[in-house]
Amino acid sequence: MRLLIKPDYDRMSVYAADYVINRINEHNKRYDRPFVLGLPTGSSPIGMYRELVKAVSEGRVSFRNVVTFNMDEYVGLPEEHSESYHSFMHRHLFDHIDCPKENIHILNGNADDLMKECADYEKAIESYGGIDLFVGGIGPDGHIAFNEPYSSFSSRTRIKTLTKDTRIANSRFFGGNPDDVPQCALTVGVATVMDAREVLILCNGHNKARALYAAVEGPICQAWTISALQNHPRGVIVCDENATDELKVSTYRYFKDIENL
Ligand SMILES: N[C@@H]1[C@@H](O)[C@H](O)[C@@H](COP(=O)(O)O)O[C@@H]1O
Repeated sequence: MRLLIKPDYDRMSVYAADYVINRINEHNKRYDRPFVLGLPTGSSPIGMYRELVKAVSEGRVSFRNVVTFNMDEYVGLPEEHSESYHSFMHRHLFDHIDCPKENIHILNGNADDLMKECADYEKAIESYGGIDLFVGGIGPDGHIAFNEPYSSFSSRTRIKTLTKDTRIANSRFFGGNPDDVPQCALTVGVATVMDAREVLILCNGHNKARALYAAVEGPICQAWTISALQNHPRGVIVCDENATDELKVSTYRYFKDIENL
């Protein structure tokens, strides 16, 4: 695992956007098939999306040959609701870039048959040959996508009941009342994320410090599903200084040193 420690949120966001841009551009030089990109929601990736939109407008990258798969979506929240992940993605990214509509995949949390929706999502990912780069965030309890604590590391796309912690954390988008946050979500599984050829996680702010500690220094355990990343051959976390507050000084220095080499 690589850990890149950036001074602040903005520099973390620029780094993440450049990472994605480089991967897309390198891929397009070598292959005709589309680049398959997994994408997150939440406040962590907003700065990265801002930078990606800027890069598209400046001609530094194009999403014409990119296929996207989002990580998750609430169950039962209308797509047009301002806090649905459909709305979020269009507001922050898709409405401002050149990604063909048919290349965008977001789980439908209002499908008649939710189990089929999840199974079809896995098949769609497979039909494109898997995900090249999965970008993600982490919940304060160390969840990746909506894989709450104790989700199986072999889990695939499915319905999850959200924990009280997550509903409290996400209530800031629902007028502050956790009861207004949907109870369930569709989410890619831990194994769906870990099957990606590369995983890039964004982690910022002091409230993520314990999750970052669990991701980097903690044991691999289902209580902190992000810890599965320790077994990934190409797992990268980019964080800001505030998120490092729970790391050992030696761990912090080690990752700083190798970055400077
Ligand atoms: N399902 C999403 C996760 O994918 C995201 O990583 C997490 C952190 O969100 P934020 O970046 O807002 O802290 O929130 C939600 O629970």
